[in-house]
Amino acid sequence: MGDGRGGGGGSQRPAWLQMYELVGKIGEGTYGLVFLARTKNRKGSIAIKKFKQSKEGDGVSPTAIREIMLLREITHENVVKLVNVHINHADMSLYLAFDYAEHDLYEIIRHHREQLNLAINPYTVKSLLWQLLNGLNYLHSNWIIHRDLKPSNILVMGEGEEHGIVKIADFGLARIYQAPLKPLYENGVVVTIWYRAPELLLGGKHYTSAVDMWAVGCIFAELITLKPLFQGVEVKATPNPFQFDQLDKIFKVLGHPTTEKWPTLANLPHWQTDQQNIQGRKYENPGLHNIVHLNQKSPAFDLLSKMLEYDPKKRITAAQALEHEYFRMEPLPGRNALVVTQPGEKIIAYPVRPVDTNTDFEGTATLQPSQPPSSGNGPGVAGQQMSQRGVPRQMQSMVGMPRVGPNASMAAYNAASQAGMANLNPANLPMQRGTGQQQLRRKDQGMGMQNQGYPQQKRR
Ligand SMILES: Nc1ncnc2c1ncn2[C@@H]1O[C@H](COP(=O)(O)OP(=O)(O)OP(=O)(O)O)[C@@H](O)[C@H]1O
Repeated sequence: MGDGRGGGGGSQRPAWLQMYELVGKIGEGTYGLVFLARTKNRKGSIAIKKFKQSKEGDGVSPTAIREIMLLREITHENVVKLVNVHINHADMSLYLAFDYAEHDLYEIIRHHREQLNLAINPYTVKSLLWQLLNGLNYLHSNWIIHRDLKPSNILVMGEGEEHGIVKIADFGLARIYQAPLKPLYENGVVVTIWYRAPELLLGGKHYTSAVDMWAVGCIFAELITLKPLFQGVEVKATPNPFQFDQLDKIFKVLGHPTTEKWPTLANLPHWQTDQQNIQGRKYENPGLHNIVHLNQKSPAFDLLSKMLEYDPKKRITAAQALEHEYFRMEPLPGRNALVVTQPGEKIIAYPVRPVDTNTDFEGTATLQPSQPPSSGNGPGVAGQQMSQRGVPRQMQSMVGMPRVGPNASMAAYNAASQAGMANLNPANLPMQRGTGQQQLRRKDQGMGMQNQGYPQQKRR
């Protein structure tokens, strides 16, 4: 954690920040801005998330600091690493530095839908999903519920040793987001509710890790169809979780939930109070399989429907999902989700993140003129103007370049992800891809929970 005396920019930066050159802004979320910085030798990159404080806020609460310190202990190959933390006491802003990832599912899906007009290949879909579940299983095993899983915070590493590896971002931040951190409501930030579980939409207060599994189901469907599954009208950020339009979209696809199938439904506040809209309407059920165009008997459809189970108690868990038949049949998931698997298959060059090089930590001042594109593992930065979500961004300098990623073995991947497990035997793991040697690292010792409760992978 920084000493708290440094400013956000200039000479008063904390020591760790001085190791980096700020390149510019790469994103803006509900609670703050995300910046790209790179080490002075330009080899490594980090993403720095700056959270705003409300004017009336009296600083970052001890609870938030405790939460953040816990997040620093989280170490897993499929979870983005929090590498540093700094609180600037001058303006009570909070800086969190994470490993940088070049891609995210939002952009990957959008690239397929808008640029390629081509479905994501089944190997990539399966590998992305498996890794997402693997990271989520680790978080859930450590009692961390994400609560805001969506394609933009499921990151995928760009070229380099970790090419094509999924990293879950924004985990554990939900609790830090409470006052005094300031949501950017006034700035008109729009929040997506498309991945929000029905129990939350109906006002449930005691949510569980099942809310994340609902979001994974929505994301799985979107990876297949390239379209958000339940596209309710997005709302201006509001603390009220009840969104009728979103429920309406869900009921239209999955049919009306019933208290027979979901007994605790009757206890949910909005089920009780909004009888006219929520209980009263009749919904025809067009069937999920018609929307996602999957055979109802296929393992993929079976897994998807178990993720989109209305009753959170019956919804499949991440640990169970990892054991699902879908992951045991060809194509088997792999460590590099973006690698080509079939001879003759086209290598897809996903666009790199655009960087607004005119924005510094304060969000307004001008930085140095545009940066030259970097190479290797770093992001390609060509001084492009930032694009907003939903607005197609320009194809970047690296578009068209072939991707050559390590063709690492899945066994090594599993071992790396699950090192620390008793009786680990990569030979028992089913997913073998390629021949590349992967350095095994002890990855998930975080929070002193050395895989207690972490399921053993009983693989063929
Ligand atoms: N570690 C990272 N490396 C690279 N890009 C990142 C990283 N973390 C976040 N981003 C990107 O920064 C952008 C903003 O992220 P942020 O998490 O602030 O907002 P969001 O997820 O889009 O929305 P919200 O804050 O409402 O959840 C997104 O495009 C996200 O993919």
